Amino acid sequence: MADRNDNEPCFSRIAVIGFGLIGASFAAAVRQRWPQTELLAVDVDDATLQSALSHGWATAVARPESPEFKRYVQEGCDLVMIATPVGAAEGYLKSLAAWGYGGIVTDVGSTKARISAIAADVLPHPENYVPGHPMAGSEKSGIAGARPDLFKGAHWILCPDAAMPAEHFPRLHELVTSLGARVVALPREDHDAAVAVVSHVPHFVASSLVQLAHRHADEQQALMRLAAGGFKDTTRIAAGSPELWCGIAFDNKEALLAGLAEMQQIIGQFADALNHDDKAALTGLLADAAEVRRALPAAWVPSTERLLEVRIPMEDRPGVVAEVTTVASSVGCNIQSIEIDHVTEDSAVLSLILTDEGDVGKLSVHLINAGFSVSFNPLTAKEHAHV
Ligand SMILES: NC(=O)c1ccc[n+]([C@@H]2O[C@H](COP(=O)([O-])OP(=O)(O)OC[C@H]3O[C@@H](n4cnc5c(N)ncnc54)[C@H](O)[C@@H]3O)[C@@H](O)[C@H]2O)c1
Ligand SMILES: O=C(O)C(=O)C[C@]1(C(=O)O)C=C[C@@H](O)C=C1
Repeated sequence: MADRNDNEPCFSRIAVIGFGLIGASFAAAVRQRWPQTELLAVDVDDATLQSALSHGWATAVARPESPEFKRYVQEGCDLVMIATPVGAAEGYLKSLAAWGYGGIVTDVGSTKARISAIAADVLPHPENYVPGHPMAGSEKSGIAGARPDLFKGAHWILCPDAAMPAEHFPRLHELVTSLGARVVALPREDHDAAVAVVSHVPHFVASSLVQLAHRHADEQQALMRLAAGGFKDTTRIAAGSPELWCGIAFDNKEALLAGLAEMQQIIGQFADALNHDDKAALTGLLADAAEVRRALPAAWVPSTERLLEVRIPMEDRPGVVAEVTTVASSVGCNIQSIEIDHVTEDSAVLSLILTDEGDVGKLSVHLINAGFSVSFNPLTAKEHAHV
C-alpha cells in the first residue's frame, strides 16, 4: 500500500451488482474520483443499465444471466460489491464461488448476520469477504435517486475478522475514505443489534407515525396539510421502498423485535408520566432525550491539525488489523489512514493515523492489555502529508 502512487486507484476493475440508489451512488463516486477505474454494472432492470452507461457511472453493463458478467469477474476483477436488496445476495455469492472468483467481495446490505453466514458457508475463500454498510442513504429508490456525493460525511461500517488478509482492510479503507466517508470497524456479530437501534427501529417508528396521521386524515381532511417540519423531519424515511424494508426487517427479526418492544416500553413511560400527572417525570424524559439529541453533531468536522501516528508491530499474530481497528472504533477514535509497512519479508508494522477524536488513553490501555507493543507519535497534518 505504502508504495502505491496517489493517483493509482485502489481497485482497477470493479463489479457492482444491483445498480440502485446505493450501488449507482457508489459507482458514480468511484468513477468521479478514479475515472480510470473499469466498472461493470449488473442489474435485472434494463433501463437501469442504460442509465448507468449514459451517466458514465459504468464502463460496461450486464444482466445477471449474461455470460459477460461471468467473463468480467473472471478476467481481473479485483472487487465485487453486492448492492442488491439483502435477499438477493445469496445467489450472487454462490455464482462467485462457482466461477472461482478470488478477489475481494464486499456489500452494502443493511444487515450482516445472514449474509456473513452464507459467505462463510458458500465461498471457497470466505476470508476475502469483508462485510460493509454505508450509513447513508435516502428514501428514494433506484438509480434515479443516486448521486456521487451520497457518502460524503457519512460513516461506512466495515466488518473485518481475524481470517481477513491484512492488506484487504487498508485497500477498502482507502476506497471508502476517497469517496468522502469515514470508516467504522465493527465486529460482524455486533452489527445487526447496533443498527436495529439506530436505523431499523427508527424506520418502523417513522412508518407508525405516518400510519397514525393517515388514520386521522380520513376524519379530518386538512390534517395532512398541518404536518409541518416536525412531522416531516421524523418521517422522511417512511417513504422508502416497502419491499426493501420488509427484507431488512425479516433479516434482522430478533433485534428489531427486541428494539420495538423496548420502544413500546419507552412510549409507555411517557404515557405513565402523563397519566399520573407527573410533570417532573415527563420533563425528565424529554430533557434526557433533548440533551443527547443536541450533542449529536450535524456533521463531523475533519480534523486537520492534531494527528497521531500509532505504530504496532504485527509479527506472528493473525487478526491484528481487525482487532486494532475495531478497538479504535469502539473508543470513538477515527482512523484517517491505515497502512501496513513491510519491514522485512516476514515482519511488518501496522501504521494508523488518527484524527484528534475519541479516547486515545482508552485505546492505548486496550491495546497494551491485549498484548500489543504500541508506539504513539504526534504529527501535524503537514507532516502526515509527507509521510
Ligand atoms: N436505501 C438506503 O438508504 C440504504 C442505505 C444503506 C444501505 N442500503 C442497502 O443497500 C442495498 C441496496 O439498497 P438500495 O436502496 O440501493 O435499493 P434500490 O431499490 O434503490 O436498488 C436496488 C437495485 O437492485 C436491483 N436488483 C433487485 N434485485 C436484483 C437481483 N436479484 N439482481 C440484480 N439486481 C437486482 C434493482 O433493479 C435496483 O436497481 C440493500 O441491501 C439495502 O439494505 C440501503
Ligand atoms: O435515508 C437516510 O438518510 C439514511 O441514512 C438511510 C439509512 C438509515 O436511515 O439508517 C437506511 C438504511 C441503511 O441501511 C442506512 C441508512
